[in-house]
Amino acid sequence: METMLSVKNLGKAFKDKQIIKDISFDVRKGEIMAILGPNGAGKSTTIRNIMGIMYPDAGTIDFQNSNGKDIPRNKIGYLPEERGLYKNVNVMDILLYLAELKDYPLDKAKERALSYLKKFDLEGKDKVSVEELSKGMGQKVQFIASVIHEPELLILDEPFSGLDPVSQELFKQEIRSLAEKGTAILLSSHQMNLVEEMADRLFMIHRGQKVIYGTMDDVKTQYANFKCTIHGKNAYDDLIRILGVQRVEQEDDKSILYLASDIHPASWLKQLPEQLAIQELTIDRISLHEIFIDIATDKNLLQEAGELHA
Ligand SMILES: Nc1ncnc2c1ncn2[C@@H]1O[C@H](COP(=O)(O)OP(=O)(O)OP(=O)(O)O)[C@@H](O)[C@H]1O
Repeated sequence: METMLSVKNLGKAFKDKQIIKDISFDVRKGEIMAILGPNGAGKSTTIRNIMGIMYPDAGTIDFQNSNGKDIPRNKIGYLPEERGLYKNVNVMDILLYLAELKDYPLDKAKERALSYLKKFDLEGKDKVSVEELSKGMGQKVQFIASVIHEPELLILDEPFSGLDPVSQELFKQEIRSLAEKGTAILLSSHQMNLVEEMADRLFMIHRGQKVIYGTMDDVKTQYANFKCTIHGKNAYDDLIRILGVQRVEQEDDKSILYLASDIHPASWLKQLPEQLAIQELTIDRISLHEIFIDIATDKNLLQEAGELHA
């Protein structure tokens, strides 16, 4: 797949504090690439360096497709983490103004703006002043502003924050559909369930450095070990002694057994002690949410994690 953005060995310090170090990834045509990490990990700093809002101390950023052709700046869309539009201007005027800054034809921009407002349940709001919008409505308008000019590369910093579940779903579908039409999308998010559902690849950053980089499938296969949830009254000591169990969490009569990475569920089930109390038993892979918490709390340790087949 054609590369649209290539970040190599990016480094940035504020005063003496190294904020990001040796960050490298690319974003390809038609894919959703998610950048994840705990608060303060360095996601926005990475995005701001890409957008030229601040200059990196090290590394290179290329907006170039694989044929060496530069992607013009007016073909990039950006939704910053800081929300805010000019207050005393009406919605359509601001959208057309921003489209014009990108050299996008105004008649087409107007058509797209009306169609997006309708899609986002904001029909009739084109003539309303921005200050009259609720926070979520404002965010929808800002999202429209980032895509009105049909960008080839779209960078979304926390697009879902502050949105209700219905609006999150609308954004999710729209982002997915833009990727299907060929837009290269880089997004940062804390909503692991959404990322898990929509991202093709992900880059996880912790304390300014890469901990995971790969396709969602690879990440799951490599990091999402199985867990077995048992409903029934069982003693912790009996569970932790079972072969392949790395960690046990208990709450009332429910126990979650976290299994080692080399465990094959079918053979593991066969060797369970007969005296176990089992009302219900399920086996699943741990979710991206759990992988994220493990990393953020240093429970499981992926510091040695290398690059997957990105
Ligand atoms: N202009 C600045 N001057 C000094 N330190 C900064 C500046 N901007 C960010 N930092 C620091 O850089 C680190 C990374 O911040 P950044 O905003 O990139 O994190 P983030 O991963 O986007 O976090 P969040 O999920 O909370 O938005 C933090 O420790 C932050 O305090």
